[in-house]
Amino acid sequence: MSTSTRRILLDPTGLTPSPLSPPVSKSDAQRALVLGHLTGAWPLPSVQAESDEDLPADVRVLRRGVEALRLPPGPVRDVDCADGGAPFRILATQAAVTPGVRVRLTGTPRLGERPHGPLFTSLKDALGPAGFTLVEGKPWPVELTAPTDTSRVAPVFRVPGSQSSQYASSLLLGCAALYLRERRAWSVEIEGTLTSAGYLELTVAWLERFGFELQKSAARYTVSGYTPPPSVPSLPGDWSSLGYLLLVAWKSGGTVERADPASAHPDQAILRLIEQVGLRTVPAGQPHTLKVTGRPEQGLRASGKECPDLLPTLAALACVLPAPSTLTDVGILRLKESDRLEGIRALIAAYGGTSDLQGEILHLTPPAAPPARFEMDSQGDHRLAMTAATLSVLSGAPLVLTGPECVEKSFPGFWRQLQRSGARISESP
Ligand SMILES: O=C(O)C1=C[C@@H](OP(=O)(O)O)[C@@H](O)[C@H](O)C1
Ligand SMILES: C=C(OP(=O)(O)O)C(=O)O
Repeated sequence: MSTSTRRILLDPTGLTPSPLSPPVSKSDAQRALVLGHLTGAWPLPSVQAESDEDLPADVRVLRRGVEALRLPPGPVRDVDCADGGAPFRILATQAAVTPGVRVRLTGTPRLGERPHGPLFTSLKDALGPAGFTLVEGKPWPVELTAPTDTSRVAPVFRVPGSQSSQYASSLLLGCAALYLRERRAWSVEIEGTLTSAGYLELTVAWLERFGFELQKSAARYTVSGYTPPPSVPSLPGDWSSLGYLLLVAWKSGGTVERADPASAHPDQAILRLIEQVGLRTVPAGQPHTLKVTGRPEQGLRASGKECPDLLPTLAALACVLPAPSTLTDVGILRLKESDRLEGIRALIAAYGGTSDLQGEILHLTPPAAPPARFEMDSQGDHRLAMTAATLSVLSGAPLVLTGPECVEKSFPGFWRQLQRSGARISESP
């Protein structure tokens, strides 16, 4: 069950063509905030330029965490990471490499349940000999004490690649901090196959934009140089959020702004996947503005290794396609803000479709006709809430959704964008 009991009714009839706009990308903004902090670009102009009501909650969490780390030396600093996996993991490493600080991190029960052990072990193995300590509550708080001098430990973090790419991304951002302080190369060594690899590449892209030099060999990423860039990079719109909006725009005949093709975000894969089913994305006049046309001709196939956060959105699309679809490498979805694999299956069932899980492969079969209406509990998971709403728009079937507020995490303006496209939203008893 969602922790929220608020219920809304989404009536998707009466859509009108409107321009739709995603928020800033939380994954990009988190990386840019850390690098702005490390390189002297603080406050980060491109985050300051966003309106506060549209700023994803996870970006606010990361910003608060960095502000706590920037305070003059003193007592232990408390940072509430709420539901943010990437903010929590990124801040844990940044705390560990900020000389002499003591930080107490807390979060939601669900965040406490998600796997963090490999990151903690990696930090302890590398920095423990210099005096780093990390004490876990049950699960909160997580209290970290950073060493004052790391210059004599071996400059390498070792971490498994399974479960989350965020461990490696967090450690690589830690390498940037350590490089700047010690002027010696620091590395992350990834053991085994890396999941969600595109997000580590996103981290690399941001390090390079901020002027860091990186060396990559096999599974070793090394930060080995830094030259200040000519200007502070700006932030793109969020491709995960664009996934929902492109599908809504297809139905409403509207357009979608801020679709920056230069973004390194893995969820830009939505463009290829939309084309794969037979739809077309076409430029809509203004720069970085698209519309979606055509009729779907077939099912889709997508992998959780490439674009884990798109799989819920794609499951919604799969429900209105003329043939079955396949999602592969779906196990990672169990480790997100909810058990998203179960959430996707619950949504498909609520909509009248069927899903069949064979190991890491989920086969989805749409129903012969949409239901008269359907119900869903977001489980407090922003992507399940936005996916259910997208399916309502795609199918024309009204939705009763429990727990709509969780969209704040990545897309606070989501419900306003849906209203813009003509969907009606009311409280439901
Ligand atoms: O690094 C990041 O910003 C993210 C990495 C991915 O997580 P995993 O690497 O845990 O799959 C993704 O699902 C998450 O939304 C954001
Ligand atoms: C999994 C997600 O985020 P995080 O891991 O940062 O909580 C997400 O936004 O889908």
